[in-house]
Amino acid sequence: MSEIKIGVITASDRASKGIYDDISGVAIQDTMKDYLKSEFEIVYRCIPDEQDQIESTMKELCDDEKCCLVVTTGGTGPALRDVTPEATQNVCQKMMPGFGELMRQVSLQYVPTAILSRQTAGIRGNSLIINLPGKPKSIRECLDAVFPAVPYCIDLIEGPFIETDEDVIKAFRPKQK
Ligand SMILES: Nc1ncnc2c1ncn2[C@@H]1O[C@H](COP(=O)(O)OP(=O)(O)OP(=O)(O)O)[C@@H](O)[C@H]1O
Ligand SMILES: Nc1nc2c(c(=O)[nH]1)N[C@H]1C(S)=C(S)[C@@H](COP(=O)(O)O)O[C@H]1N2
Repeated sequence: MSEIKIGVITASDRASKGIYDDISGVAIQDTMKDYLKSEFEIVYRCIPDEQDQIESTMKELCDDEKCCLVVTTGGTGPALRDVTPEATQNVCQKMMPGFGELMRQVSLQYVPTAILSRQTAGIRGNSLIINLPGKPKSIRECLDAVFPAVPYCIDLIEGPFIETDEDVIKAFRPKQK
């Protein structure tokens, strides 16, 4: 079993019912395979936009599965059933607003509707949770922007040491004194 576990949660009513294939959840997994040199294991869940279920799945992946990173897709917009940021806020002890700020800023290069995403990030215990929008193409657009800071964030919350493939994405770790 790998020491590094990464959780992927797709919050989508239609993907969870099988009305469409979950392209975004698969895109997160493919992006992790591209980025990481370290061995890792994916723990994947595809669930409806139900806040209780999103919260319990986040807790399961952080507390029981011990994922150091949980990446969600979907449910970040203004629609009535979009509740992923609320679920994230409810399960996290600390919010990390810089992630959402940067992802929205970068996303504006691609779509004027980037401001409609309330995507955020936070810390639950030794896990970092990051929200991404539902659109498949947003996955790489957002992760390319924030991932350089992810390995050091996981160091700081006493998670495993994550090595990236520097030809694909370069992790930034401030030099130790
Ligand atoms: N997980 C996904 N896999 C593939 N396509 C997706 C996914 N999530 C969203 N999309 C696409 O992006 C479009 C806009 O996303 P939207 O936020 O409306 O979907 P959603 O919230 O996942 O859907 P639902 O209303 O079923 O929960 C969708 O109509 C769909 O074409
Ligand atoms: N990078 C990026 N961010 C994006 C988008 C996108 O296509 N690319 N779509 C936007 C749109 S159209 C919406 S409605 C919001 C919320 O999407 P969600 O409800 O599927 O999470 O994300 C926004 N952020």
